[in-house]
Amino acid sequence: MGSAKVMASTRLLYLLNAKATGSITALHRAGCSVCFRRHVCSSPSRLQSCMSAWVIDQYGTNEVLRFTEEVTVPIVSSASEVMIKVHAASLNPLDISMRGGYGAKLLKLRRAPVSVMDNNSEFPLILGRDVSGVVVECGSKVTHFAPGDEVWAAVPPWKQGSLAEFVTLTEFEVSHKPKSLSHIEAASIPYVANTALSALVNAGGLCRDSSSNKRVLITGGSGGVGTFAVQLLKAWGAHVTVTCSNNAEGLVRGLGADEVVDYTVGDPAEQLEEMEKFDVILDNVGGDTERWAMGLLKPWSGAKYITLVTPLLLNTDSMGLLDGTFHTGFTLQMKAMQNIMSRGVFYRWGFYTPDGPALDEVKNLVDTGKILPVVEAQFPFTQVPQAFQKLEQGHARGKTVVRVAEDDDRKAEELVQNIRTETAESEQEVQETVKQN
Ligand SMILES: NC(=O)C1=CN([C@@H]2O[C@H](COP(=O)(O)OP(=O)(O)OC[C@H]3O[C@@H](n4cnc5c(N)ncnc54)[C@H](OP(=O)(O)O)[C@@H]3O)[C@@H](O)[C@H]2O)C=CC1
Repeated sequence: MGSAKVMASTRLLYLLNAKATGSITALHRAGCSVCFRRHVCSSPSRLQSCMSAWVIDQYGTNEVLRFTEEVTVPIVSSASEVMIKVHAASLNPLDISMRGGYGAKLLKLRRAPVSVMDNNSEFPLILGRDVSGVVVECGSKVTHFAPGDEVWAAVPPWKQGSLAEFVTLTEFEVSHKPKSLSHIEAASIPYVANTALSALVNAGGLCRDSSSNKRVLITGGSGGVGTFAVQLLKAWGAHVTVTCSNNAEGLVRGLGADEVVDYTVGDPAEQLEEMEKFDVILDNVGGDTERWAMGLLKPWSGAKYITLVTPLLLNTDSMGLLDGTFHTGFTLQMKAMQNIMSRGVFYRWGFYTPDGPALDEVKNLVDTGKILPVVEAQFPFTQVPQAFQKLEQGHARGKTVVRVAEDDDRKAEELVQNIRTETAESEQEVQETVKQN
């Protein structure tokens, strides 16, 4: 065997050992999955192995995305953290916005000091908010997870993302993956689920036991958040009306929507005004929708309008942290006051909130068939820029997923096959030599 093959087979042994024992040390020794070498990054305190990831070194368009094998592995650094080997990740509109610098000022405040480089820069920054994968290492106080567990999670935007071989999160942000889903399917759900749950429960006051007699309108029901929210609300027994394009009607009806309004034909507000008024509106579209949607709520009933399209991060980016936060808070208060005083309805903003236990509830709904993953497109890890391009075209019908670990798995399989072939050839050679002699 040549030296490259010896290294490759050694890596395979380490990988198998890592799989069997869950030891990150073995994984570190296995080294880079692409070239099988063990890269070593310089670090003031320790030598750390590196991993493959898609990073950005500056904000901009798709050209700023860069593949590298030299990102430091995000090792477990606190007792409550779990390190996850990423099998699949998915993209959200936030990834496109963050690639362009959206939220940079506010998010930087929340970034952990270890992820901010010496020059106080957030770069190289890893995007990707959803992960489905396998736990490889746990902090000493982690109680709910162990190495080898299959998990899913939504990575908060102030942490390094999931377009990488490994991601490290606190155990409170992680949940056991539904057994009925593949990693690719599972990666399509966590971020939109945490967002929809936070908006509908915290801002909308809905829950499993209080939704059965509620009329809910979801605008933009065909996208990532919408396709999840429709199914969640139907599982909770609500009556769900959705706005979407004509060619998405079949999709949202298939997910359980009771009534569908095609916003591309005529004025959606006029069509919705013909219907009974709503208890809750979840607005995934924003802009002009906000103007007409308030009038669709049941007046003086405590009905709630929640929009996910908020100006908070845009304002802090453009006006600075202090002015941006003040201006945003003032705008929200004014709108809330106007609506409660003139119509008796609540005006609220919804935000993604990291919440592992909330995903546990979603897991049960998935495993009982009440929520299905809606994967519109899949891309291999080598084609992350193409996945961003797809998302940027808009008109999402569910989620776009990136298969992160498959190359590693495929390479390991190829390696095993090569070693088997080589061993068989060597044995044959030996037998022939014995025969000849
Ligand atoms: N505040 C927060 O924490 C969060 C905010 N968000 C925001 O929520 C919004 C929705 O997110 P997500 O579902 O992931 O986005 P997607 O891009 O997945 O989906 C948007 C959907 O809306 C449809 N759409 C576009 N215009 C209209 C319209 N006028 N009426 C009805 N449907 C329309 C699109 O299809 P088509 O154009 O073909 O009709 C598409 O299916 C985004 O703006 C996102 O940034 C998301 C998560 C967290």
